[in-house]
Order: sequence, then structure tokens, then C-alpha cells
Amino acid sequence: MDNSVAVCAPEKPRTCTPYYPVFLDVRGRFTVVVGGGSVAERKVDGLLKAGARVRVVSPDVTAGLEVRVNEGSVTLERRLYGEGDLKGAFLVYAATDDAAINEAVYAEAEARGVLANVADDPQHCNFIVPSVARRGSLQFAVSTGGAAPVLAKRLRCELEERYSDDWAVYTDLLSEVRMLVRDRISGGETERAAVLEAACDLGLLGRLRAGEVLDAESVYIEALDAVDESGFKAGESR
Ligand SMILES: C[C@@]1(CC(=O)O)c2cc3[nH]c(cc4nc(cc5[nH]c(cc(n2)[C@H]1CCC(=O)O)[C@@](C)(CC(=O)O)[C@@H]5CCC(=O)O)C(CC(=O)O)=C4CCC(=O)O)c(CCC(=O)O)c3CC(=O)O
Ligand SMILES: NC(=O)C1=CN([C@@H]2O[C@H](COP(=O)(O)OP(=O)(O)OC[C@H]3O[C@@H](n4cnc5c(N)ncnc54)[C@H](O)[C@@H]3O)[C@@H](O)[C@H]2O)C=CC1
Repeated sequence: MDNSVAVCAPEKPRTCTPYYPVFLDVRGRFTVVVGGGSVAERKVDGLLKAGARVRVVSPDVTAGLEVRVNEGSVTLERRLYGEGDLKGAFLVYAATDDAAINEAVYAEAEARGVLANVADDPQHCNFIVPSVARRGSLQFAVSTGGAAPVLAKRLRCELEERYSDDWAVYTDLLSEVRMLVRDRISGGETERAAVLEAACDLGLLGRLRAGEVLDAESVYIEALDAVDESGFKAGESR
């Protein structure tokens, strides 16, 4: 596999920024979205799904955002953006239809050392927003590095079709098995990984779909047996 850093051809600089992907914990964090159109609404929805506190600054908002405001999940400053609006923000989104305002929002964010996303200008984004498919703890975030957002969306839709909701149940089950492995297997990472790999080879998803009731304890034992059979010493006291 080629691990080299993407090198931009000078004539095509924007399509090959080597973005660094992360999953941020924004629960309870204060975020500001400037603008109230459909793009702002999409960014707000993503933030709410992740548990952020959201303030929207915009003289008008979409019907969808109005619902969010009325139900109390978003606070709205129903006015134009003014310098100082980003104070205390953890993340900032500039999503107005006015390029000069978006630029001013970016400049204030920069001055405050806050990460900013600018909807109409990938060159002035500290981060871009991926297309996301969620299945409980399992998340797929797709980015084209700003090259073709519609492709990111297409791939997200394909992932949603390919990975049904039972993947969330399967992921939770593996998480519980992992807790048991961590508590009980005294060996090193290699021993623990072997049991967890074995758990992944038990066809659990198909069995869950077939209606089998599986609990972490029984899966743990089964995985341990599979490892024992393969001759590996898990170093565990059962
Ligand atoms: C760089 C980035 C910055 C950012 O927004 O973070 C950016 C930038 C721009 N998008 C533009 C247009 C469109 N964007 C979408 C859709 C989405 N755009 C999203 C992200 C991103 N868009 C970031 C890069 C993501 C990546 O790496 O690929 C998604 C994934 C996530 C989200 O927004 O939540 C979400 C799909 C969510 C989903 O459904 O899964 C559609 C389609 C649609 O709306 O159905 C169109 C119309 C078609 C078209 O023009 O391509 C324009 C031109 C504006 C103009 O011409 O005025 C710019 C500006 C520019 O490229 O210069
Ligand atoms: N990144 C992305 O995913 C996409 C980006 N875009 C770009 O995003 C921008 C916004 O797109 P839409 O939501 O469709 O636009 P829109 O025209 O529906 O909404 C713009 C919003 O900004 C508000 N606004 C305007 N001036 C303001 C100010 N000074 N202070 C606060 N709010 C202000 C308006 O009241 C309105 O609510 C456009 O520049 C568009 O080119 C468009 C499509 C996708």
C-alpha cells in the first residue's frame, strides 16, 4: 500500500488536500452556525445527532430549522452575523450565501483559534464535513476531499443499503464481548486480539438475523474455544 502523502499537481490543488479524518466528541460543546438555509440545516442536523449545543445566527431560517428552534434543540439569533458571535465556540460553520460574510466568519474563527467550516470555500476550511452513514456506534464517514460531494452522498447511500440496522446490534454485542476480554484475559494485546478476531469469525450477524439470542458471555466462551482449538494459548483463567 502506498503510504506517501498526496502530492498536489499545481493546477489541481483543491482536489488533493491530504485531510486528516477524526471523529470528534462534541457532546455538550457549543457550536455556531452562521446562515439559516438548507446547507446550514444539514450541518445543524449533523451536529445535533452528535449531541452538540447549536446556536444559529441568521435573519431567516428554513422550516426544518424553525422546527428545531421551536422544540428547543437549537437557539436562534434572528439577525445578521456580527463580530463576537463566535465567542466560546468549539466549532464554527459559515453557511450564508454571502461570500464576504463567510470570509469574515472564517477570519474571526481564525483569530479566536477555532476550527471553521466554510460552505462555499473549501480553501478556507479547517475541516470539511463528510457524508455519514450511522448504524449505532458503527459510523461510515465518506469524503472526496471536496472533489465531488455528490459522489460522497452516493457512496453513503450505498453503505446505508449494504449495512442494515442489525449492524448496530452486532457492533454492540462485539463491544460487550470486548469488555469481557479486557477484564478476563491477562495476556497481551495479541492474546486479546486473537479472541476478538475469533468472535468476528463466528457468523454472529447471520445468527442474529436468524433470530438466535446471543449474549456476550456465550459468544466469549465460543470465541475462546475457537482460539483454543486453533492451538493458541489465550492465557486466560476461566
Ligand atoms: C468541501 C465541502 C465543504 C463542507 O460543506 O464541509 C463541500 C463543498 C461544496 N459543496 C457544494 C455542493 C453540494 N454539496 C452537496 C452535498 C453535500 N456536501 C457535503 C460536504 C461538502 N461540501 C464538503 C466536501 C465533502 C467531500 O469531501 O466530498 C456533504 C457530504 C456533507 C454535508 O454538507 O453535511 C453533503 C452530502 C450529505 C449527504 O446527503 O450525505 C450537494 C448535493 C446535495 O445537496 O444533494 C451539492 C450540489 C452538487 C455540487 O455542486 O456538487 C459546493 C458548491 C456550491 C455552489 O456551487 O454554490 C461546495 C463548494 C465548493 O465545492 O467549492
Ligand atoms: N458545502 C455544501 O455542502 C454546499 C454549499 N453551498 C454553498 O453554501 C452557501 C449556502 O447555501 P444555501 O443554504 O443553499 O443558501 P440559502 O440562500 O438558502 O441560505 C443562506 C442563508 O444565509 C443567511 N444569511 C445571509 N447573510 C447573512 C448574514 N450576514 N448573517 C447571517 N446570515 C446570513 C440567509 O438569511 C439564509 O438563511 C452558498 O454559498 C452555496 O453556494 C451550496 C450547496 C452545498
